[in-house]
Amino acid sequence: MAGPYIDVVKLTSLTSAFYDPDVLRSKIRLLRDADIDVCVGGTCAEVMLWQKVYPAFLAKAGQWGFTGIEISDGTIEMPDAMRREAIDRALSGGFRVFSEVGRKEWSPQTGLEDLVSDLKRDLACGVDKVIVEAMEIGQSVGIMDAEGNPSEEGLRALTEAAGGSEKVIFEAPLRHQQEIFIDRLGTNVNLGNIPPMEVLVVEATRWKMTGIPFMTAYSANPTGA
Ligand SMILES: O=C(O)[C@H](CS(=O)(=O)O)OP(=O)(O)O
Repeated sequence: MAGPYIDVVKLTSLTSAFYDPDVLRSKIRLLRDADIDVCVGGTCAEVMLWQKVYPAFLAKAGQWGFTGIEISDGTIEMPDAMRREAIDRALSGGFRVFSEVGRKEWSPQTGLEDLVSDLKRDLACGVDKVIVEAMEIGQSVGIMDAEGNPSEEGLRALTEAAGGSEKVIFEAPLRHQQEIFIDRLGTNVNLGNIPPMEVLVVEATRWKMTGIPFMTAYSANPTGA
């Protein structure tokens, strides 16, 4: 039902390893039939790199029908050369490659300057889009403060570094922060970590904040309903 409003579904973290195979296959098929990319969680790729089985993992992900790979260093240290190679291999394997900047725990490495230079490095490596880490909690991580408000300086610096917001996906699981991103960066800003049940709410928020009368939304509804 929410398909027209979704570009990519991430089977988060390591969860795809624990699906019943038939369920995983049919879920991926359903998403692909709706023209939605399906991506493996970044933590999963981190584990595969750490265990030195990354090439086999890419092959398997392709066989399952995943179309996206996320390269992150949320839980492991990843030298630049290793990151570049991981991105290159995924690109050569025909995947859409998303990278993620920011760590899953507070550390000096989550400073804004590091996020900006990591974003620039990854875009130069040819990733499709760079995800800004906010996890599923959305608070006290990356550019989010303890209440889940993104820093204005962070928004500005990251979008400037990316030449606009088109190449950036801001993880924004909380409603008030979704509104802030839409207000500051426009209706079509890429938002990530939207729980499946919230997709239509986010779409309605995008419309609400453009000020377009909802009757227009009913007429333009791409589902034809
Ligand atoms: O980085 C993410 O957004 C996700 C979910 S969380 O950080 O575990 O809340 O992790 P990922 O491993 O990229 O799916």
